[in-house]
Amino acid sequence: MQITDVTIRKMKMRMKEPFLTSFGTMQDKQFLLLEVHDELGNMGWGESVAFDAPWYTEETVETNLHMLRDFLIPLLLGKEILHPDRVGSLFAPIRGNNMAKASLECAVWDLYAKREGIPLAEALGGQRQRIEVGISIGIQKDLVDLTDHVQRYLEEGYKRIKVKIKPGAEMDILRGLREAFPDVPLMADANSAYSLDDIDLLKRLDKFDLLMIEQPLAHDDIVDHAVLQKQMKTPICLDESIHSLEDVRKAVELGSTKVINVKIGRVGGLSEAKRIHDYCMEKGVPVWCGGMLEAGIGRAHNIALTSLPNFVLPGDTAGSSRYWEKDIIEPEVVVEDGYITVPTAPGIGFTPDLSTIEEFTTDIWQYRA
Ligand SMILES: O=C(O)CCC(=O)c1ccccc1C(=O)O
Ligand SMILES: [Mg+2]
Repeated sequence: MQITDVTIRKMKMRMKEPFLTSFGTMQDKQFLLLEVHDELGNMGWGESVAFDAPWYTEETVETNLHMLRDFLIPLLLGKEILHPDRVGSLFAPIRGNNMAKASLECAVWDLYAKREGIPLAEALGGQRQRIEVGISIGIQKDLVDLTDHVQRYLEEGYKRIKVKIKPGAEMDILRGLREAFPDVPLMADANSAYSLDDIDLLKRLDKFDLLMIEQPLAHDDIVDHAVLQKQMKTPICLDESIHSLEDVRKAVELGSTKVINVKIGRVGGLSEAKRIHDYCMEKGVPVWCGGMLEAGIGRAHNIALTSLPNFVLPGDTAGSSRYWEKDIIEPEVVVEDGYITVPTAPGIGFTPDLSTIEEFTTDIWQYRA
């Protein structure tokens, strides 16, 4: 297949509630949408998960625009591509910038699956008809607010609760939640807010019987995490530190992590995400699919990936209504009893809602081979 046309749309969508972490607050979400066409008139869609500021990784909406327009789209347009797995090698001359690469690669995967007339989940080797989902809750103003949120999401059926923690607030948050919900599958995400100086504090979290603790130490560390894991019972799950299968291999070999949070954008696309999945399955390391507060297109790619067999833990892919008044796909993503049904229509299996997309588009760029 040949990619003949690429459209980039810059989007701005307001989330229902601000999302707070140890590194910042987000409410007005800006992101890029990618639309690709082939020589037969098929279409594919991708979503960049880079935020407008570089607090999660160094990539931003603007750096993604620069990479896409000046490097990645020129490398892709007009090339004969046998399979989406080959897109990575076209991008090999460009270092890093995984979220920019993934946005385009995911669009090619969607297009490829549509061209083959099969669901994206099937094209990736997915087998599940429905996926189990959890929810990630940002830092709230107080424990009462947090408990209310947890209660509401449990009532909606979410299978696992993840809460954000930060230094000084972790004990009260986790003690409070454990008192209110003694048996709920619970985990904490620190978003790199601690260091080995906090090792005694972190060890005290073992008593809360957490499913895992996500990324307690530096965003670029795998060595200190191995030191911490040796002294902590709670399994460590790496998020920010993982950009590739090579990172996963090193972290698993060092003993820095017992679980992997796979984010398609962070690892540069679906092909690398699948390689990480396959490696972890062979090593007996469970994986789950992380989230980046995606709109419907990114959410659809996450659902397809989560249908692979080693996604054995509920991920962060919540329903559209948890984030948006109105999502940009038809139908929206719906959670029932803690499950999302994997769509069976070709490609991502959800239809981009063009009028809603237009409503939230602030800029548009088009490229042709
Ligand atoms: O609901 C979601 O999409 C996941 C929310 C989440 O935890 C998150 C959101 C933004 C940036 C980083 C993270 C994270 O997993 O660390
Ligand atoms: Mg995280």
